[in-house]
Amino acid sequence: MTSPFDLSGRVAVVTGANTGIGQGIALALAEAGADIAAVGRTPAEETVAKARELGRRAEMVSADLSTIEPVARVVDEAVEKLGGCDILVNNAGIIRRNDSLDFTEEDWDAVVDTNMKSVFFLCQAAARHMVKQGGGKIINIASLLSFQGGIRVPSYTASKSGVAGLTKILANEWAAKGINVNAIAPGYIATNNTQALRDDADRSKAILDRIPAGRWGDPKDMGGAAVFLASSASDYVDGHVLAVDGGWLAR
Ligand SMILES: NC(=O)C1=CN([C@@H]2O[C@H](COP(=O)(O)OP(=O)(O)OC[C@H]3O[C@@H](n4cnc5c(N)ncnc54)[C@H](O)[C@@H]3O)[C@@H](O)[C@H]2O)C=CC1
Ligand SMILES: O=C(O)C(=O)C[C@H](O)C(=O)CO
Repeated sequence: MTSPFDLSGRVAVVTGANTGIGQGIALALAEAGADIAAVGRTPAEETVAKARELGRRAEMVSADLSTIEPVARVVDEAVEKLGGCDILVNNAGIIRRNDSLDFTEEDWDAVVDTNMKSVFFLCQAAARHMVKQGGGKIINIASLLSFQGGIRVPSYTASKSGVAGLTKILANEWAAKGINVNAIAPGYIATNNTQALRDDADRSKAILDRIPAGRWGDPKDMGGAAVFLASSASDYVDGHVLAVDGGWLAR
């Protein structure tokens, strides 16, 4: 009997797949059987090579998602190169840290455009394809700051709260079309995104002290949730924001 977590024959489009959480998720999906379109402004050679070592088809799709200009092409190129778009993981994202009193319009626009505007329009482009093929799975990468305020990251918090809201409205609109839209809210994960926090001894200790699991997360920790939300095991899960945070929100 085939496992409900089996992704064989599905094509997963993963943005920001060259590093960090995007790479961790792309490789977990590949291990579960999916072929991978690794999307990003930075070439994802390592991710593509590792997915191929696992026996999957994997291709790079070059795109700078700070504007919505490339989103339709991203989905078209994935379909052209790999024959479909069954799973979309909206992972690419940035952060800018500054006090709200000093925050600039550029710091606002850069983060909100990449983390929220491009996410919406990529969901739209993928869903247009998924409607034609009879369904699909969309996973947006949210954050603990989809639920909490955070410190000195106003545009990031706004964007990630927006991602949680978008996940719910799109799930609401598209569930009847066979498209599940859900989100993963990673906790504090050791990647480039959090390097500045880990370089600050006081902040790093404060963060670690409130993680019940007693460690920073690893990109690989996101793999199980991603496979679940990409697979038929989650067919009745819609509009959910799943925290994978070592217990942070429970404290
Ligand atoms: N590290 C953490 O603790 C957490 C991270 N996240 C989110 O996870 C996602 C991945 O971040 P990390 O792996 O942590 O950091 P990272 O900095 O290693 O990865 C970010 C990825 O996004 C890509 N990217 C950024 N701007 C882009 C653009 N304009 N066009 C195309 N690709 C672009 C980068 O190339 C990279 O692949 C982000 O959305 C981030 O907000 C969410 C919660 C916690
Ligand atoms: O609070 C910060 O500063 C962060 O870097 C937040 C993390 O990126 C994050 O999203 C935690 O879930």
